[in-house]
Amino acid sequence: MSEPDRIFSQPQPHIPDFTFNEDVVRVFPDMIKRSAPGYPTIVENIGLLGARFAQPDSVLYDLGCSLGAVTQALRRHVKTERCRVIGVDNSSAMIQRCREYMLAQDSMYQELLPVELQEADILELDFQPCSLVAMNFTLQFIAPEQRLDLLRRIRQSLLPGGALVLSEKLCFADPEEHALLTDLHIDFKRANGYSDLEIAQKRTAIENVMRPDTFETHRERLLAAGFSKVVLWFQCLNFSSMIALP
Ligand SMILES: C[S@@+](CC[C@H](N)C(=O)[O-])C[C@H]1O[C@@H](n2cnc3c(N)ncnc32)[C@H](O)[C@@H]1O
Ligand SMILES: O=C(O)C(=O)C[C@]1(C(=O)O)C=C[C@@H](O)C=C1
Repeated sequence: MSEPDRIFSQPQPHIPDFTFNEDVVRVFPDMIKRSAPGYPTIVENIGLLGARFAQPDSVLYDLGCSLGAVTQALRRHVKTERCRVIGVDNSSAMIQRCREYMLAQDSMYQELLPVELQEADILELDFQPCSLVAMNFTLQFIAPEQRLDLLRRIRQSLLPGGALVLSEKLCFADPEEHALLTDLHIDFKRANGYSDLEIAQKRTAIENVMRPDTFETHRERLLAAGFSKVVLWFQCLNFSSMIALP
């Protein structure tokens, strides 16, 4: 089970860039629930979206699967024939622990979709024909100049009638809106037991590796990648999730 996240609780003279290493893996379920407003609702609903968009004989991708929260939701909710889930992450610590979580899920439930986990860079994947692609807070960690090409390749692999579900932390062009939602996100973290020191040190660790876009930037880029429609189906403070249709 997950330990409480105390990674940034002590003052650190030098704060290295955030990585998804073993220390983060140990606390990740606690960290993401206390840091990302709406995360449990988004994960559960991606299961329902999977059930709606899944097509027989196709793949459902969970890109940047971490410990497989979305993969587990898809395996539970999708009943479509001969579908399988492929979870991909380039952190070996994440994938190792994810394998253990999948075995635990297999022992608790029957009739789950088959799953395959790959330790790989999503920028180097050869995508198979797929009916659902979930990227739950992963694109924000991809270098901005590589995002369009990745989305193009996903678009080209999606079957007609499929969907991409893209969840992202947002920034906002309007400075007042940006400041308000950023402050409310800090309130959310504080209410979840993070100290001001933890919040400040996490921000320093993450600012060079996680670069959020505005919703407008996401929308324009998804359209440029060949998607025909972008629907914002969830937003809680500065955390959002979109459905992009081929
Ligand atoms: C915020 S976490 C995703 C959370 C997860 N999707 C969930 O719903 O619990 C981002 C994940 O993306 C992975 N990641 C970042 N860049 C990647 C890349 N180029 N290829 C594969 N995985 C990547 C990280 O290792 C990390 O596990
Ligand atoms: O924006 C922040 O402060 C966050 O902590 C966000 C965020 C994310 O959106 O992925 C960053 C890293 C952790 O994986 C959990 C949450």
